[in-house]
Amino acid sequence: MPVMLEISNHVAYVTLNRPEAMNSLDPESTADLTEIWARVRTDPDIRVAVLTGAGEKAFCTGTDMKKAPPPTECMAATYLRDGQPILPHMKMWKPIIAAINGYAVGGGLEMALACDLRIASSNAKFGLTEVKVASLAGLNGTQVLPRAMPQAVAMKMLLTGEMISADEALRYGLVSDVVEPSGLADLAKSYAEKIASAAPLSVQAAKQAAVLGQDMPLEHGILFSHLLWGVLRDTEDRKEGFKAFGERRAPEFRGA
Ligand SMILES: CC(C)(COP(=O)(O)OP(=O)(O)OC[C@H]1O[C@@H](n2cnc3c(N)ncnc32)[C@H](O)[C@@H]1OP(=O)(O)O)[C@@H](O)C(=O)NCCC(=O)NCCSC(=O)/C(=C/c1ccccc1)CC(=O)O
Repeated sequence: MPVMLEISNHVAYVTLNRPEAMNSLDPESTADLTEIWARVRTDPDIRVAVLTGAGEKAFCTGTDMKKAPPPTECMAATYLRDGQPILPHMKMWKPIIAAINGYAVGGGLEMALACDLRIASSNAKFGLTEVKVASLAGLNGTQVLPRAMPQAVAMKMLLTGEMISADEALRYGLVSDVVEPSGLADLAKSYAEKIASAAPLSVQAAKQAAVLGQDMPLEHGILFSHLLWGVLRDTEDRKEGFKAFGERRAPEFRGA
C-alpha cells in the first residue's frame, strides 16, 4: 500500500510508504490519502492522527515528479469541480501531528504545515524547492510558511529553494521538538496518546478556536471562544471530567 493506516488507542497512524521514492506523492498515494483522511475525520473511534513517512530518509518530497501524469483536462475544469488537491482532505477539527522523519520538501512540507503539531528527527530537512523545478508551492506554502516562521527566512526559502536543517527549524519555531531519529515515533505516540486521553470535544473545540481565531479580530476570537466554552459546558464529558477530578480517578471520556 502506498499509504498505510493503523489505528490504536484512538490514534490513527498514517504512514506514507514509498521510501524508495522518498515518500513522494504519486497518484495512488494521493487517492489513498483522500480515503484515509475521510476515515480519520468521520470515525468516532479516532481522536487524533500522526502523519509520517516510512524509513529514516524522508517524510515526503512532494509530487512524484517521475509519475505525475500529463493533465487530461484544462485547469479551470479541475479547479472549479474539485478545488485544491490533498490539503482540503486534511481539514478537520481532530488534531494531526506531523512526525517529520527526514526530508520535508515541496508538497511534503506543505502537508506538514497543514498539521497542528510538528516534531522532527535531527536529520530532517525542510524546503519549498518548487522554484527549482519550474513550479510553485501551490499547496498553501506561499501563504502559510511566511506566517509560520520569521518572514525573512521564509522568503529566502521560497525564492531560493534553499533547505533548512532541523535545528534551524526548531530555532525558527517551525517545529516544536527535535529528537534523534530513533526517538521520533515514540515522541509522536506520546503526544498523540496525551491528546487521545483528553476530552475529544474539548480538543476539537480548542483547535477550532485557535485555527478560526487566527483570522478574526481579537475581540471576535474572544467572543467565539467563550461561546465554544459554553457549548462544552453542557457536555456529559465535562460532568465526568469534574467528577473524576473530585474522586481522584482518571476520567472516562466518550465525546458526548
Ligand atoms: C530530497 C532530495 C534533496 C534528496 O536527495 P538525495 O540525493 O538524498 O536522494 P535522491 O537520490 O535524489 O532520491 C532518492 C530516490 O527518490 C527519488 N525521488 C525523490 N524525490 C522525488 C520526487 N519528488 N519525485 C520523484 N522521485 C523522487 C529520486 O529520484 C531517487 O530515485 P532513484 O533515482 O534512486 O530511482 C532530492 O530527492 C530532491 O530534491 N527531490 C525532489 C524534491 C522536490 O523538488 N520536491 C518538489 C516537487 S513539486 C511539488 O511538490 C508540488 C506540489 C503541489 C503543488 C500544488 C498542487 C499539488 C502539488 C508542485 C507541483 O506538483 O507542481
